[in-house]
Amino acid sequence: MLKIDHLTKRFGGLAAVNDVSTTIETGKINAIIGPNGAGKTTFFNLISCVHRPTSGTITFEGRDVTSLRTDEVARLGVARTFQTTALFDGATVLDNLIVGHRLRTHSGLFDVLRGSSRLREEERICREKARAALDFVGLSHIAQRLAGDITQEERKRVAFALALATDPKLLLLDEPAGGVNPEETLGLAELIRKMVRHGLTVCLIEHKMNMIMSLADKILVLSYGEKIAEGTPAEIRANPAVIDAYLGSDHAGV
Ligand SMILES: Nc1ncnc2c1ncn2[C@@H]1O[C@H](COP(=O)(O)OP(=O)(O)OP(=O)(O)O)[C@@H](O)[C@H]1O
Repeated sequence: MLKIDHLTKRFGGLAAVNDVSTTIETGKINAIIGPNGAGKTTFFNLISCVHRPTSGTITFEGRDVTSLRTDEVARLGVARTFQTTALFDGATVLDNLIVGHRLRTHSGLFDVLRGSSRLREEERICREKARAALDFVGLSHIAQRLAGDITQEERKRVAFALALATDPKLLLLDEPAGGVNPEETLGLAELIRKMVRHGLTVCLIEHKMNMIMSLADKILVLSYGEKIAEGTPAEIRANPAVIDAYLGSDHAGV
């Protein structure tokens, strides 16, 4: 689905991502792990075209997307969530989703001003998609609650719904279980599995090792911007370089 060839991103003298090649496989849960500052977020920013790489290429479904803009790659089917989800806290959960979806659709100012039929049709579609996404992530019961009043775990689900409403093929999740308790983490992991069962491909960054080891089909390990290992959870758990750089001997049996 996504092929990364010799990807490098330098910030001044620092190579945040250094000559990384990998693939993100269709219909799988792909995980990226590594210590703080390893380059995981930068890697996501490159894939979602927030940053241009210093060198290397990114190919999505056979097409070179290295130099596209974020909205262009989003339209091809790459969506992402962020470590923290910015919501309009004074608006309802449903309205946040409708606005989030509207920001990604096509009507220009002219359509808005003359209230065109295209705009009304888009509004209807946005509302429907927002409701469908809320239902999918299990939040229909809080559609009318103010976003400022929902829990951290519900915010994570809203972030998923915002990304899903754009009909992505590849979903990039940045710490999808950050700041939620162990029971909620299990619920979010189940939701990620459900997304894959419905045909999505997932790539996620996460520090919670238990979650990663039970969820991921494939793990890429970054350290100081470089790929130090790649493989199944069992392979990664047993890899001496990974234990050394990241897991530590305490985690070797996780
Ligand atoms: N826009 C930027 N300008 C300069 N340096 C940056 C920029 N973004 C990231 N870096 C640096 O690149 C390196 C990798 O950072 P990055 O945020 O990608 O790591 P990470 O693995 O996501 O870390 P964490 O787990 O803490 O989120 C760090 O040394 C960071 O300071």
